[in-house]
Amino acid sequence: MAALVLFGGGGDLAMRMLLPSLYFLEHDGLLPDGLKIIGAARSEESRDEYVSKVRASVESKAKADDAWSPEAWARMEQRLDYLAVDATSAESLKPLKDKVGEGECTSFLAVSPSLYARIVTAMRAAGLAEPGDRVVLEKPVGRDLQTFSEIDDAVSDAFDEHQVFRIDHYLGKETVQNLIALRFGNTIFEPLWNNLSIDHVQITVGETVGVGDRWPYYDEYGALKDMLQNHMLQLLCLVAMEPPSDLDPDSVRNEKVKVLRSLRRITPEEAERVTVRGQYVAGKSEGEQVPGYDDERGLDSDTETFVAIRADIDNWRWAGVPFFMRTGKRLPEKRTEIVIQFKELPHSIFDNDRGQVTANRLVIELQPQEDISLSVMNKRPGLDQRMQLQPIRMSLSWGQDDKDAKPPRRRIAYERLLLDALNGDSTLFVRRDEAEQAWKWVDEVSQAWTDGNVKPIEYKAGTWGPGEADFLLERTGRAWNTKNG
Ligand SMILES: NC(=O)C1=CN([C@@H]2O[C@H](COP(=O)(O)OP(=O)(O)OC[C@H]3O[C@@H](n4cnc5c(N)ncnc54)[C@H](OP(=O)(O)O)[C@@H]3O)[C@@H](O)[C@H]2O)C=CC1
Ligand SMILES: O=C1O[C@H](COP(=O)(O)O)[C@@H](O)[C@H](O)[C@H]1O
Repeated sequence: MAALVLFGGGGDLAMRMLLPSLYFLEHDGLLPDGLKIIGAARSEESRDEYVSKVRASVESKAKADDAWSPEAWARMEQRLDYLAVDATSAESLKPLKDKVGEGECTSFLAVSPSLYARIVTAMRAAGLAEPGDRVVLEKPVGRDLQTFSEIDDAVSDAFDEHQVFRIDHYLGKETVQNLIALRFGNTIFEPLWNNLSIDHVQITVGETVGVGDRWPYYDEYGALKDMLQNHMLQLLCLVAMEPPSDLDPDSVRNEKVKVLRSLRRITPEEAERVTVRGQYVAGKSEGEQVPGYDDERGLDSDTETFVAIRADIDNWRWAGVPFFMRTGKRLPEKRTEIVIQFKELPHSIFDNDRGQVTANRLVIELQPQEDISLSVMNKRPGLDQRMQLQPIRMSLSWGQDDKDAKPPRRRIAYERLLLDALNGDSTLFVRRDEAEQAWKWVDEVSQAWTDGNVKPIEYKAGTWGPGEADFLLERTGRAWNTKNG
């Protein structure tokens, strides 16, 4: 019988994301038969206590999504177990190995990354890193290439690469996978997907939340390492990669690594021109007055809560096509999108008084809505003597045929990822060399900031970051996409 061990099974990630995801999979009949789910953390508590904590968390989430089923919960409850362990000690893990038994074991490390190296070493000694076993690692693995490598060396002493599943939860988002379908399941986009037709690409991950009491973690990372090193570079890779020969995990990941290797280095001389660091100060967010980052932190800090970067990919397909990325806390909207901006018409046959002709734009929206839309120019209906033009937005989203149908439940990204990890499919997980390349590029940016003494520029909470982020595009004759295109 197979087992899924959740180290840190009582923590925030497990209770808010992992266990509800497992419930939803159970609800939909997707969990493998006989799979045991074992929470493992140091707190001394009984199985019953653990199960009732899990139920409280799962039930409220499932009810909010109209997916609570006592039968599904009864099946999930049967699978659940708990054991108090110190996961860094092989001795302490032996009873866990007995509970797991001889079946395949997938261990999810939902604990502080500072424990990863010690935990995998203890797992190996306790027999929890056998050839059929797997380990799932949450981000952030390390703070830079060196610390990443130190942790990952310990991981690779215990597990072969095909047994290691490094999570980037953005890869579990439905629209991110849909991007793969859009690019490689259609013939019409690929001939245009290059520097002949595309002017530039924008990737925005805007959040309205502040850092709040997460600052002890955040202050060590900042927006560059918390968001850009992983989620945003993964999105960039999926937009920019060459078509893989198949959907085999290594075929996809080989292509992503090639993109990361082609990213132009950002030197200290370039840093001020192609990057913007920002930090929010007090302002209004979603109608409420909110404190600045330094006020939350209680001390002055040089950590950026906003970053905007122009990245260039030095290969044949993308030569001359800048990729602009921006992310930040306390921005005006929770909005995650990828914008593919096509080039202007080479020559317009329409005078300006017929309506402004705007270049085509493909917007892949991940949050708050999931949607893919293409803006195209269209004739305004009517009998005007002089034909008038207008841009229209064509939605390419799934499930839109029947407008009255209830949209499918929006899945938690971890549902897809947990299922794939249990099935041993690592396509949507990050391979070691991908993470290394991403760290290498980001480390250089970070070093360039240090060498060039580039400090965060203040921006008011509730705004789109420092004005310099707008200037990053404006000086190239471009502008960030706004909500309504
Ligand atoms: N929370 C979130 O939304 C997200 C979290 N993450 C990552 O997930 C990981 C966990 O985060 P989060 O859930 O927030 O953290 P928490 O602090 O809420 O939970 C950590 C868990 O680890 C357990 N733990 C600590 N030491 C040990 C040990 N030696 N042996 C066994 N269990 C131990 C703790 O329980 P006890 O004290 O009982 O041992 C607790 O259950 C981190 O890597 C974080 O960066 C990533 C993305 C989002
Ligand atoms: O990994 C992280 O992601 C969240 C944003 O995730 P999303 O799915 O809500 O877009 C971010 O808030 C957090 O700082 C970061 O660690």
